[in-house]
Amino acid sequence: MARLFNDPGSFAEEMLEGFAAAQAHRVRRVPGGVVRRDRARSGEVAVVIGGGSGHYPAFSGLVGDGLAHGAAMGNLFASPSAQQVRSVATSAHNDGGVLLCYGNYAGDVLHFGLAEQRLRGDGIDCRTVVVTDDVSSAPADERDKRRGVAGDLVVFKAAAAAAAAGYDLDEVARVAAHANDRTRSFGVAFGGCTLPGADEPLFTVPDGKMAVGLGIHGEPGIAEQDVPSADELAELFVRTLLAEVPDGVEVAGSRVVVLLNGLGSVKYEELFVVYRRVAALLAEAGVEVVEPEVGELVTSFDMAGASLTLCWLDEELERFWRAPADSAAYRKTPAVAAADVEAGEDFVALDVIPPATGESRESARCALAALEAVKSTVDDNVAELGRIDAVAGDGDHGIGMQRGADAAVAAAREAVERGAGAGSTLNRAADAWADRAGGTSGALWGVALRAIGAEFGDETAPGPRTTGAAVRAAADAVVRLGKAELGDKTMVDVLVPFADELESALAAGSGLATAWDAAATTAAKAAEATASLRPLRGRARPLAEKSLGTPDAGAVSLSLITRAVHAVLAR
Ligand SMILES: Nc1ncnc2c1ncn2[C@@H]1O[C@H](COP(=O)(O)OP(=O)(O)O)[C@@H](O)[C@H]1O
Ligand SMILES: O=C(COP(=O)(O)O)[C@@H](O)CO
Repeated sequence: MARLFNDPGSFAEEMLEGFAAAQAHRVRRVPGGVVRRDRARSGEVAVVIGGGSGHYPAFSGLVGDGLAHGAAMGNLFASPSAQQVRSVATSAHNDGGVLLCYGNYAGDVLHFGLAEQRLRGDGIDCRTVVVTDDVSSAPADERDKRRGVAGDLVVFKAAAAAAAAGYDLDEVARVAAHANDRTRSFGVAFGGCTLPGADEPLFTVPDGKMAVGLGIHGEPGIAEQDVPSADELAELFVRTLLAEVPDGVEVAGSRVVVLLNGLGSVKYEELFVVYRRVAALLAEAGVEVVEPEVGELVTSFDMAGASLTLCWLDEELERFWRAPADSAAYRKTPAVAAADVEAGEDFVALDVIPPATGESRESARCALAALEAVKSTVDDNVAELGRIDAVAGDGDHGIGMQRGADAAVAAAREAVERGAGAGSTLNRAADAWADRAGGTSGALWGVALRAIGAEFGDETAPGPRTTGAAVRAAADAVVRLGKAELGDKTMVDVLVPFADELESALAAGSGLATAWDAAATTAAKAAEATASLRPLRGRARPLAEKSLGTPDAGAVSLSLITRAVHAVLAR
C-alpha cells in the first residue's frame, strides 16, 4: 500500500510534477502530461501514448529518444481526458502527424478518440493503434476487445523506432498495428493494490491462492488456483502463450521478444527465478529469444503479480526492437543524440466567455444549482457506487463521478461569476468533468453536458420543450460516442427511457418539474432493472456472470442524479 502521499486527490498530479523535475533532462511538463525535452527532427511522426497513472513506467517513463514523443497522463487508473491528450499531442507534434497509441480500455478509447477528432479539426493528421495483448480478457476471435497490458512497450517501441527511421504516418501506424498483432500477454496476481488514501485493497486474492488472467486495474481474473512454484508459473505462462501463436507464425525457428513483467510488488529476484524456466521452455520449443526484459514494465500500483509477454518477430520488428532508446525507465544503447531544435509552442486552451443575454445568464444560475445537486448526491453515494462498480468493474466509479462533479461545479461557478450564459456554463462544466473524472463515464458525462449546453445556447432561457430536446440530445451523444445499445447494461439503459418519459410527459402537457419527476421515477426503475442484465460494454464485460444480480454503476449514478435535479426544478 502507498504510505507516502499528501492529499490523495492530488497524488497523480504531484507524482507527475516530481517525475518531470527528476527527468528534466529528458522530458518537459505540458498540460496533461509530458513530452520529450528536445524536439525530434521536423517531419518526424510523433508517437503519443498515455493512460491512467499508477502503471509506472507506463506511461511517462516511456517518453524519450527512440520511444514515445509524449505521454498523456490521467488520474490514478483513469484515462486522461480528451483535452489532456490533445494538449500533449499538440506539444509533441513535429509536423509529421501524430500516432495515438494506448491500451484498449473503454475510457482511453473514448477520450483518445475525441482527442483525435479535435486534433484533426486543428489540422493535425492522426492515426490510432490500440494495444490488445492480454489473452485472458477476450477470446482469440475477439482480439479487438482485449485489454492492453505489458505488450504496450513492444508496440510503442516499434512505432517510435519506425518514426525515427523516417516512416510516414501511415507506415508508423502499420508497424504499430503489426507489432500489436504479433504480441500476446498473460498475467497472474497474488494480491491487490491499494491506492493512496484507500483503506482497502481494490481487490483481494485469498491467502495461498493465485488469480489467473487478472488485469492491471485488478479486474478480477478468469480462474483461481493454488500459488504454484516459480517453475510451475513459468510453465503456465509459456503453455498459455504457445497455445495462441499469431497466424502465419511457426513456433520452432521463430525469434521472439520476451517480457517478464512484475506488476508492482513482486521482487526482481523472484522474476529471475521464473525467467530461468521460461528461457529453458522456449529453448526446448525451438524459439530464439531476442533481447528479453525482466522487470517492471507496466505495473498496477503495488499489485502482487506478474505477466509474460511474447512478441513474435519478423525482420522489421526485430530491427525496431533492437533500435536504441533513452527514456527514464527504458534504455537501449547506443543512445541517440537528441536533435537540437527549438521547443515549440505548448498547447494553450482558449479562455474566452462568449457574450450572453440576461435571461440565459439567469438560466446559467439554475444550471449551476442543478450541478451542485448532482455533486451533493454523488458525494452522498460515492462509497456505494464504488462498491457496485467493484463487483465486476474496477471499483472507481464513485471516485470518478465525484472528481467529475466537483470539477464541473467549480467550472460552472467560475463561468457564472464571469457572466456566461447557460450554454457556455454547461460547456465549461462538461470539459471540466471530462478532464478531471477521466474514465469511461467521464467522457460520456462530458459529451452529455456539452450536448445539453449546445441545445441551451447563450441567448434564450430554455423552457420545458428545449429541456426535453436537450436531454434527448445528451442521450444521442452518449450513444453516438459509447456505441452502447439498450440492454448492454450501461447508463444508456437509464438515459434513453428517462429521455423518452420526459418527452412524452411534456408532450402530454405536464410542466417541467412534474414531467421530470415521472421521468426520474422511470430512471430509478430502469437502473434497478439493469441488475438482471449481463454487461456487453465497458470494463465489466469480461465478468458478465459475476455482475448478474447487481445493477450497473453508471446506471445507478445517473438515476440518482435525475432525482437530485428534480429537487432543484421543483423549488
Ligand atoms: N460504451 C458505453 N456506453 C455508455 N455507457 C458506458 C459504456 N461503457 C461503460 N459505460 C458506463 O460507464 C460506467 C463505468 O464508468 P467508470 O467507472 O467511469 O468507467 P471505467 O470502467 O472506465 O473505470 C458503467 O457503469 C456504464 O454505465
Ligand atoms: O484505467 C485506465 C483507463 O481506463 P478507464 O476505462 O478510463 O478506467 C488506465 O489506467 C489505463 O490506461
